[in-house]
Formats: sequence, C-alpha cells, structure tokens
Amino acid sequence: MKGVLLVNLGSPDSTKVEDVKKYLDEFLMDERVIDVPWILRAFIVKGIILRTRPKKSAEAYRKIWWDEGSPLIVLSRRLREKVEELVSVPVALAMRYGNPSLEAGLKELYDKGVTEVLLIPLYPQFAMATTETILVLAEKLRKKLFPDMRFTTLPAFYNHPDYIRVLSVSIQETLQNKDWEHLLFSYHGVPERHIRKSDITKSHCKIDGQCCNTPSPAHQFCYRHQCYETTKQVAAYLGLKEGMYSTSFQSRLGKDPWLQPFTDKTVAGLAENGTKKMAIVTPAFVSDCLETLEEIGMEAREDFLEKGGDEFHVVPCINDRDDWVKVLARWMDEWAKEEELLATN
Ligand SMILES: C=CC1=C(C)c2cc3[nH]c(cc4nc(cc5[nH]c(cc1n2)c(C)c5CCC(=O)O)C(CCC(=O)O)=C4C)c(C)c3C=C
Ligand SMILES: [Fe+2]
Ligand SMILES: [Fe+2]
Repeated sequence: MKGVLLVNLGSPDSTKVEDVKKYLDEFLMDERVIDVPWILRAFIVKGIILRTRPKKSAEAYRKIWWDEGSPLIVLSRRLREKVEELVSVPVALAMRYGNPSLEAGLKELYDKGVTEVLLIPLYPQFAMATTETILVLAEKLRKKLFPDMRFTTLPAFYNHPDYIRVLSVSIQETLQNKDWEHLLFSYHGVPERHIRKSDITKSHCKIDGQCCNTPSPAHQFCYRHQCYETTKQVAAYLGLKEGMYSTSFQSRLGKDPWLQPFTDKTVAGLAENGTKKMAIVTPAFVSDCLETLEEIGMEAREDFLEKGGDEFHVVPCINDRDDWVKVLARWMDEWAKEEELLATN
C-alpha cells in the first residue's frame, strides 16, 4: 500500500528556554547543518551557541507563538489535513527535528499498512541542511526499523510551473491595491561551503556572478542556483522589470562566509537609498515560521521604517493555500498512479 510523508523542519515543543535548547541542540548538532568534525561541532554548539542562544531564541519564539502552538507546526498540520481530504492514500506529517519525529511519521504510515512511501521534503530548493538531511535520516530509520518499506522522493520543485504559479499568484493577491517600488525575494542563507560541498561536478560552483546562470549538472543540487531560478521564474510570471526586484539571503549564523547579499543589509540599503515602499517574499519557506514572522515581519520591518521607509508589505508563505493544497494533491495522485513525478521538470 502507498502513503505520503510530508516533512518540514520542526520547532521547539514550547517557548520554554529548556525546550528551545533541546531543539537547537538536535538541529545544530546535525552534521549537515553545522558541517564540521563532531568534536569541533560539539564545542561550537554545546560550548558556545547553547549557552546564550536558547534564551534569545525563546524570546523571539514567544513573539510569534500561537495559542495552538508553533506557527510552522500548526500550518504544516493544516496542510496535511487539507491535502489528505483530496487524495486516496494516507498522508502523515513529520519534522526533521523535534515533534512529530520522522520515526513517528513513518511508524504512523507503517501501522496503516503502508510500505511504499512518497517523501515530500517541504522545501522548494534543495539544500544539504534541509532536503538531504531528511533523506539521510529517513533511510537510516528505514534500514533499522522498517526494512520492507520503499521510498520515492519528490524532487526539489523550485522551478516547477505549478509551484511558480501558486507563489506568483500569492504575491499578486497580497500586493494588489498596494503601492510598492521594490520586491525583495529573501531566502534562508547557507554557508558558502555548503554550496561547494553539494557541487557534484566539484568545480562548477564558484559563487560568483556567472556560475548560477551557466547551465551545469551541479544545479540539480545547487541551493543558490535554485533560489535565483525561483526568483527569475516568478519575476517572469509577474512581468517584473529589472530593478523592481532582487534576491537576498537571511538568517546567517556564525563567522563563516554565508551566501550574499544579506537581507538585513539589503533592506537597510533600500531604505537609505530612498525606497519608501517595499514588499518582501520568502520563497525558501513553505510555512510561516520564526524566520518569516519575526526576522522579516518584525525585525526587518522595524529596520526599514526606522531608516526612512514608509510601507513594508510581507507576502505570507504559501502555507495551506487552496491552490497549493490542490497542486500537492495532484503530485501525490500522479505518483500513486505511477506516473513520472514532476514530469514537466
Ligand atoms: C548553521 C546554521 C543553519 C543553517 C545552515 C540553516 C539552514 C536552513 N534553515 C532553514 C529553515 C529554517 N530555519 C529555521 C530556524 C533556524 N535556523 C537556524 C540555523 C541554520 N539554518 C537556527 C539556529 C534556527 C533557530 C532559530 C534561531 O535561533 O534563530 C526555521 C524556523 C523554525 C521555526 O520553529 O519556526 C526554518 C523554517 C532552511 C530552509 C535552510 C537552508 C536552506
Ligand atoms: Fe535555519
Ligand atoms: Fe552556481
């Protein structure tokens, strides 16, 4: 029997400092997130980051937490419920870190008799720190606990026409009747090293002005290329002219070089250069979360207005929009009917 597992990043169980610490410990000790040898990672994470960050992050989570819980979890649950109503196979939900765990999600399907699983990492663009770590853990759990299960993975959908349409329409709807001079596409950042590590050609990704526009097999796993491609295709769909939009990367951590330009500097620069009305969309996130609601919706907004901007419009993530639910359900049905996944890719 077939079934689907939707997998998102995860959140702490509550906004208590100890729960945030437990979540950050599991998240940041992942070798695909902080990709240094274990001993150094343990020193950085346990010896430095976990001493101060949980308190600060817990305060940030408190500002965005909903009565039902973490926005990311609540929105992912709503997505699962809505999708399951439209498809003929069971759909479970799991988080890479925290709860409901990947193990619990697989077990839920297994207990229903599912042995053929479609894994859907809820990330439009591939990254070692997101998609890859889900697939690695899922395979580890399969081997150990569910050896008769078989997995198929939904490929990154950063350029799929259905996804581009849903994202573009969500932008159109949010910005209709609003004035804006510049639309910023802000993606979660990653260290530059992650891009080089995922380069299957070992020589393509120079992280310069050219590589992401030069066709290469490396782009199948290049987060930076995939982000720029999402921007390009949405801009084409919306008919945006050059100069009206740009791409940036947010949420950096630590001292390594991370993908640039940075969102905070870009937002400040726009205000300082006289942009009065801006809009921002965050396509690396399918569900609204700490990084969109607090970092963009609160911090970036405040900074833009303080530096002279007048209007700051935030486009919500695609969350559980009906058109997105229908697209996901169609992809699942195509897989269940053994058609080629994302055949238009
Ligand atoms: C080295 C650190 C990090 C990498 C690499 C990274 C990549 C990455 N993350 C997301 C999506 C999300 N990240 C979120 C929170 C978050 N991310 C990091 C660090 C890295 N992320 C931290 C420390 C945190 C926790 C919050 C904080 O203390 O600032 C979230 C929000 C989770 C929530 O509960 O709301 C998401 C979603 C992507 C897509 C990505 C690489 C492409
Ligand atoms: Fe992150
Ligand atoms: Fe590139």
